[in-house]
Amino acid sequence: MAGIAVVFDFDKTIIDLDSDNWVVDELGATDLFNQLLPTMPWNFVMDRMMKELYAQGKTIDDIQEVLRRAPIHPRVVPAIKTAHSLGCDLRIVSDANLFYIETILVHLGIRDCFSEINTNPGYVNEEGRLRIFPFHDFQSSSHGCNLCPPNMCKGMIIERIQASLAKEGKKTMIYLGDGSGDFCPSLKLKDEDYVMPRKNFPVWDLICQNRSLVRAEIHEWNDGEELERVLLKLIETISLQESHSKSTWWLSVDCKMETIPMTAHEALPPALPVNQ
Ligand SMILES: Cc1ncc(C[n+]2csc(CCOP(=O)(O)O)c2C)c(N)n1
Ligand SMILES: [Mg+2]
Repeated sequence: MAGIAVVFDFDKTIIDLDSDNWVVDELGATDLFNQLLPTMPWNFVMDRMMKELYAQGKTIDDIQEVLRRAPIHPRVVPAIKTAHSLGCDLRIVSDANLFYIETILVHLGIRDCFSEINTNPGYVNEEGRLRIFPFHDFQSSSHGCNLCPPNMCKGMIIERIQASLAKEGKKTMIYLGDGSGDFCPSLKLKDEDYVMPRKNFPVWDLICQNRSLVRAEIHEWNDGEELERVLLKLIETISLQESHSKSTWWLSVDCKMETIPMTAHEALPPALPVNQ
C-alpha cells in the first residue's frame, strides 16, 4: 500500500466546522470579527482577533480548550488511523492554521498519522499571544491563481506534493475536501487519482458543474461514516489493482526470460481423479 497518498482538507472535512469561526464564536468575539472582516484579509483579521482576545485576558489555554471541543464525527479518527496503519501517506492541506490543526490532532491522538501539514503559519509568541500569518505572502507577490484566495493556492501545493510523490514512487492520490478552495487542487489530480468531495458542499457543486474538467474519479461522501466507508474501499481497490499489476509484471518478466512455458495443466492444481 506504499503507493497511496491521502490528502485531507481540515475544516468541515476532518472536523465538522470551520475552526476560525468556532474559536471566535466560542470566545464571544463574533461581533468584532464581523466588523473587521470587510476591512482586511482573512488571516489579518484572525491575527488581530488573537491580539484582541489576548488583551481581554484570554489565554492560549482558553483557545486550546475551545479547539479540543471542536465537533468531529466519531468515524473520522478511526478512518484516519486505519488508512495510516495500512501504509498510506497522509497529508493535510488547509486554509486554517498550524496552531489550531496541531492542537486538535494532538488532542485526538492522530498527529503522528500525518507526514505533512500545509497551512497558514500559527505560533505562540514570546508574550504568550497567538500569531497567525498567510501561507503565501501575497503582499510581496501574487500566487497568480484566480480560483483561490490570495493567501493560499491549494492547487500549487498539490503540484508540489505530486512532484515529491513521483520521486518516492507513489502513484495514486486520494483528495478529500468540502470548500471552494478544494476545487483548484481537484483539477490538478490525474486520471489514476480519486477526489472525494463532500456532498452538497461548495467543492461538490463546483465539481458537478465542471465534471469534464476533473480527470480524477469522483466519490462523494456525506458524513464521517461515509468518509470512512468510501475511503477504505478506495484504498482496498487501489491496493488490489497494485498487487494485480505487480503479478502481471512478473508474468511478463518470466516470458521475456524465455523460461520453459508452463503448459495449462501444469499451472492448474492436479485434476481430481475420475471414477475412482
Ligand atoms: C477571501 C477569503 N475568504 C475566506 C478565507 C478563509 N477561509 C476560507 S475557507 C476556510 C476554512 C479553512 O480550512 P480548510 O481549508 O481546512 O477547509 C477559511 C479559513 C480566506 N482565506 N479568504
Ligand atoms: Mg474545508
